[in-house]
Amino acid sequence: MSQFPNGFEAKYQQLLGDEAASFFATFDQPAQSGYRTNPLRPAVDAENSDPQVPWSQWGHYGKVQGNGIEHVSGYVYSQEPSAQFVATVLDPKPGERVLDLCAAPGGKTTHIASFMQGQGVVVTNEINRGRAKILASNVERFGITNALITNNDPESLAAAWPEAFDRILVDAPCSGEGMFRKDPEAMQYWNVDYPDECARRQKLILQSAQAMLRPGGTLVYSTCTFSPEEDEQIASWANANLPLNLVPIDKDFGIESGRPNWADDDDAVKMTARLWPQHLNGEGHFVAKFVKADDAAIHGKLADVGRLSATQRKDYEAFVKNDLTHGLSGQLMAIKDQLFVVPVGTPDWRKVHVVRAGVHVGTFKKNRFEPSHSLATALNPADFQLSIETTQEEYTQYRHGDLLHRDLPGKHYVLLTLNGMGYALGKLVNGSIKNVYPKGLRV
Ligand SMILES: C[S@@+](CC[C@H](N)C(=O)[O-])C[C@H]1O[C@@H](n2cnc3c(N)ncnc32)[C@H](O)[C@@H]1O
Repeated sequence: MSQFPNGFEAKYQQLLGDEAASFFATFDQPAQSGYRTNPLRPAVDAENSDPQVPWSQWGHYGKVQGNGIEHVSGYVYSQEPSAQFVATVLDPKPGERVLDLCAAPGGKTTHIASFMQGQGVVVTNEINRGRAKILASNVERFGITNALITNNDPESLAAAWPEAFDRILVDAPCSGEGMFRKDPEAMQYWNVDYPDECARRQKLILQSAQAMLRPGGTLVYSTCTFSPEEDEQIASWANANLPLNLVPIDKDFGIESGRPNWADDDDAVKMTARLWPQHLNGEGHFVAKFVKADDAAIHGKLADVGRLSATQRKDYEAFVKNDLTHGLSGQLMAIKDQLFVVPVGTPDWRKVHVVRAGVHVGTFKKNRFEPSHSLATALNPADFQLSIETTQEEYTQYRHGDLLHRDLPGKHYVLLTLNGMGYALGKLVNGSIKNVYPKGLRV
C-alpha cells in the first residue's frame, strides 16, 4: 500500500466504510494517462487506435511524446481522462464569452477553445505570473486565436467585469488528493487541516466568479480532490449562499453523484458529479454545475482597439495577398509597430493585467510587414499560399537554426510542415528558405 500522509487513510476509511479497500487499492495501480486531439487542426491522421475516453469527444487513453511533432505543433494536448469531463460539462458554444478563471497550465482552456471553434472569446486567467506564461505558450501552441490571456486575482477581475460572461469555469486550487497517484509529490502539502484551508479560498474565488456571470449564465466548479469539505460542502454552500442554483449533470460510464451525507444531508448535491478511480479509468475529480437566475444579455463595454494607420493597413494587406489565402478573422489592433488580431466581443481590458490578447500577427518594418512565429501555430497549412513539407532531418535542422533549400521561385513567407503539421514560418527567397525560427525556441 502507498505511503499516505498522516490522517489521510483514517479519514477515508471512516468516510468510505466498505468501499475504502477498493479505493485504497487504486493507489497501487498506475495512474491513467490520456490526451485530446485538436479539432482546430486539420485531421492529418484520422486513424487512431488508442481507446476513446467515453465521456470526452476528442479524448483518448495513451501517452503523448513531449518532443514529438503532434505535441510541438499542437495537434494533441496531454490531459488526464477524468479532467476531460470538466469542459464537457461546461459545454461552451461558439460565439459565447467564456471565462476560465484558474487556468494554468491550460488543460481546460484548450478544451474550451476546442468547443468554441474560434468564435466568441475565451478569457483565460491565471493568478500566478510564471504559470500565466506557461498558459500563454500552451494557448499559442494549440492554435487558439480567440483568447485574451490575463494575470489577475479573481477579486480585481470581478471589479473590472461585472456580469460580463456567459459561462465561467472555476477549476479551483485544491488539496489535490485526486492527483496523489499521478504525482506522489502532491502529498507533501497535505495535512488534516489542508482541505478546510483550501475550502476557505474556494469560497472567496466563487464569490468573485459569480459576480462576473451574467444572469442566466452557467458556472462550473471543479476540483481534483476527494475531500467533501472542498466538493459537496462547497457546492451546497454556493447553492444556498450565492445567486447560483445547482443544475443536474448527466452521469454515465461509472461517473457517480455527489454524496448528500457528506454535506449535512443536502439532497441538492446529488446533482454534482464525482469521478472515483475505483469506478472508472481516470483519476479523482469533482464537478458541480450552476446557473445564475434570470436571463439577460451580456453587460459591459468592449475593448477599444488601436486602429491601423493607412500605411500599416497597406503593408498588412500586401502580406495577406502575397502569402496567405485569406485575411485573419477578428479585429486588427496596432500597438505602435506591433500588429495583433483580437476576438470580436473582447471585454474592455483597461483595468486588468493582460498577458496576451488574441494573436500577435507581426511587426511593421520600413515599407514591409514581418509576420510573427505565432502565425505558424495560429494558422493551418490551408491558410498559407505555400506550405512546404520537410523531412524529419530538415525539421531538426530548421529548429536548430539552419537554412533549407527548395527549387521554388519568388518571395514568400511559407509554412513548414512535418507529416502535414505546421511547426514554423520560413522566408522563401529564390530557392533558399531563410531561417526565421525565434532564437529563444531553437533546439
Ligand atoms: C487546478 S489548477 C488549474 C488547472 C487548469 N485549469 C488546467 O486544466 O490546466 C488551479 C490554479 O489556480 C491557481 N490559483 C491559486 N490560488 C488562486 C486564487 N486565490 N485565485 C485564483 N486562482 C488561484 C493556481 O495557480 C493554479 O494554476
